[in-house]
Amino acid sequence: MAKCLLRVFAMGRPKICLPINSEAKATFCGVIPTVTVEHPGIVRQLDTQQRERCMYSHYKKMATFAGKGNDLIFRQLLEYKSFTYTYLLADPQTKEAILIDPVYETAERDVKLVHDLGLNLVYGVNTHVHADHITGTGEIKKKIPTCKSVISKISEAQADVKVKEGDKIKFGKFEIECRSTPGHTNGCMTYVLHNKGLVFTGDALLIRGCGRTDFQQGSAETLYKSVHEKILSLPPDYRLFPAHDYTGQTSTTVEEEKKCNPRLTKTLPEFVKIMKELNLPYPKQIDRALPANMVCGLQVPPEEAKTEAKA
Ligand SMILES: N[C@@H](CCC(=O)N[C@@H](CSS)C(=O)NCC(=O)O)C(=O)O
Repeated sequence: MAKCLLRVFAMGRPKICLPINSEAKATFCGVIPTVTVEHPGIVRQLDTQQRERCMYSHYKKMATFAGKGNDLIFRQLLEYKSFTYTYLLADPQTKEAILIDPVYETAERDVKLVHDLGLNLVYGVNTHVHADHITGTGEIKKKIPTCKSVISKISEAQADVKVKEGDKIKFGKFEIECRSTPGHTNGCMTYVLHNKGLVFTGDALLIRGCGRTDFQQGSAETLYKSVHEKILSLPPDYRLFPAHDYTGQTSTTVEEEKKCNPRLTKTLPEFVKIMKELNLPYPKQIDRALPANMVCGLQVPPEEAKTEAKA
């Protein structure tokens, strides 16, 4: 049995508050880890009922993130070679889960997390054809064959599900809305979980920045329009999660970016000039990433995929 040290202090006394329910038990596959309450001068083993109460409290904290209600499992995961963020979202009741922007190198880690939490991964969702790393959706599908890969139709990449503007991707009681946000690439999608106010922007909007526009049909004018019309028009408290951050930050909000984004607070001509003058080196992995990502989730050349689809 797993041993979980729970340090709970309230007014200098260990605090146990909520009763466990069947959902929480199911999340831990019916196994309630051993819980010890540590307190200065007090370390004691809890009885079963106390342990159950503690675990529910722990579970509620784990499952809660940036939104109303305690009913969304949410994890932000980092792949630190390309500084890519992968997001795990799940409905703890039905166990249905999705991964947004998994990475090839960390696919095994993500699959293990899905299994550890007893989740049923239904979709591996790509925000776009990445140029700096290989998507993890192909590897994940090998390990979880029922998981479907997703990408925008406009990207022209091969995938199990090709989404367009306004489509909804459902997992359990949740759904994310697909918003087409071209400019970094023509096929970029931003995914919005409205009832939690969470937005997954891919490379369209980065924290205090935005995706480069110098390859893959990039266009500064198009990106400016996309970000203003589809992302910064959302309610100010919506929390934005990018596909990358190179400065160690994890999230931002619509309000923050409207005030502080050094590129997107400028006029369109100023923005276009900034983007022209970025002069970033090409991503190191671009030559292997682009062809692999054009078959995201299938990992077979497009011609073979077509033959399989016909058969
Ligand atoms: N050095 C990295 C690539 C860094 C980079 O170009 N990032 C892209 C997103 S991935 S294509 C970008 O849009 N950056 C915008 C910016 O302002 O940094 C590598 O070699 O992989």
